[in-house]
Order: sequence, then structure tokens, then C-alpha cells
Amino acid sequence: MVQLDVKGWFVAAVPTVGVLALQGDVREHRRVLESCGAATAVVRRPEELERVQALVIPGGESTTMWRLARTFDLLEPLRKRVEQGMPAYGSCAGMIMLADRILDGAAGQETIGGIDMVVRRNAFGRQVDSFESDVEMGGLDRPFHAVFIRAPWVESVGAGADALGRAASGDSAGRIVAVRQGNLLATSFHPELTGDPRIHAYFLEMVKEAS
Ligand SMILES: NC(=O)CC[C@H](N)C(=O)O
Repeated sequence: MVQLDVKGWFVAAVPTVGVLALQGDVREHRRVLESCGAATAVVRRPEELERVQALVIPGGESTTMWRLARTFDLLEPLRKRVEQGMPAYGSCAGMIMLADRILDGAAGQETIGGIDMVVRRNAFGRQVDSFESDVEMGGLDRPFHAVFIRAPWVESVGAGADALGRAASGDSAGRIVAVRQGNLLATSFHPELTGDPRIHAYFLEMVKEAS
């Protein structure tokens, strides 16, 4: 968003971070982003996508998000923006949406893609529906206490993607749960639910570097 002062002079270009609002915990992400000083907007239509400089894809249900993205003619515009380098962060269902390949998807389930990784849906959910674990994250000063809800895990990452975070405790210790590839970031867990803004702040640094 280009900002003008009262006389119409250009003062600064402040990136607006969109939150994909087809389904999922949109409000919680907006709250954390805004607490970190970001300007946010909801994205449900292609015109709204055009007006944002970055995008957060919330947790929820990836099969529903995929179907609604098709219905609202958003899937191709989302793919195009990601290909053009728009910074995007996906949490849980959002991680699934950013994966190039998924396992245990619904019949015909499509993603936006962009991160060279294989993500297994509901992987942790086969053990327990939800749990908490510390995550060791590259780029963060100390472990992140993370909440997982019917969460995916990352089976493998390709050469271009960086396994940024791994579960540090419990049965799933060592599993990849955070990945970065260029301007794209994905986590299996829900940092918007725990009151620790460091993942969102990390993403906003990525947005700043890209703009
Ligand atoms: N909390 C979540 O976002 C769960 C993700 C969900 N299991 C899915 O497949 O999309």
C-alpha cells in the first residue's frame, strides 16, 4: 500500500499482509500480525489478492480451502503470485497448501505449491489429535513452544528447501515441522494460538527483505 500524506506527497510504501480468509483461524493471525506492527487485509477474491504484498494461509482444513479456492477462482491467481515471488507463510493446513506434493490428501486434492517438500496430512493426528512440543528453529534465539492440531508433518524436503524446524521432544522428536524456501515459510503448528509472536515477526522480516 502506498501511503500519501495530507498534501498527497508519497511518504512510504508499507506492505499489506493479506490473510487468506476462505476458512480457518483468520482472526488470530491478523491479531498477531497487527501486534507486530503489520497492516493486514482479508483475501477472498482475486481483486483482494492483487492488493496485498504478502499472504498468510491459516490453519483450518486444507480440503475445504482447496475446494473454496477453486470455487472463488483463486487457485490459479495464488499459484501465479507465489511463482512471482510473493512472500507467503502457511500454518498447518496452510503448510499443506504450500507443499508441492502431499500424501493422504483427499481424492484429487490440489495445492498452491511452491515449496519443494512432501507433506503428509494428519500425520501426527494418527497418534493423538493435538499435542504440544518444543521446536528447535533456525533463525530463532530459543526453542518455540508449539501447538499441533491434527497436524501434517514433512516427510522430505527437496534440494531448494530448508528444514528450518524440528520437533524437539515427545514421540515425534526429530520430525521436520518448519520449512523455508526463498520467500515461502511453512509450519505444521499454530503460532497464532500461543501468544509468542516470533514466527510472525520472522515472516515479517522476510516480507521486509523481499520488498
Ligand atoms: N489444524 C489444521 O490446520 C489441521 C489441518 C488439517 N488436518 C488438514 O488436512 O487440512
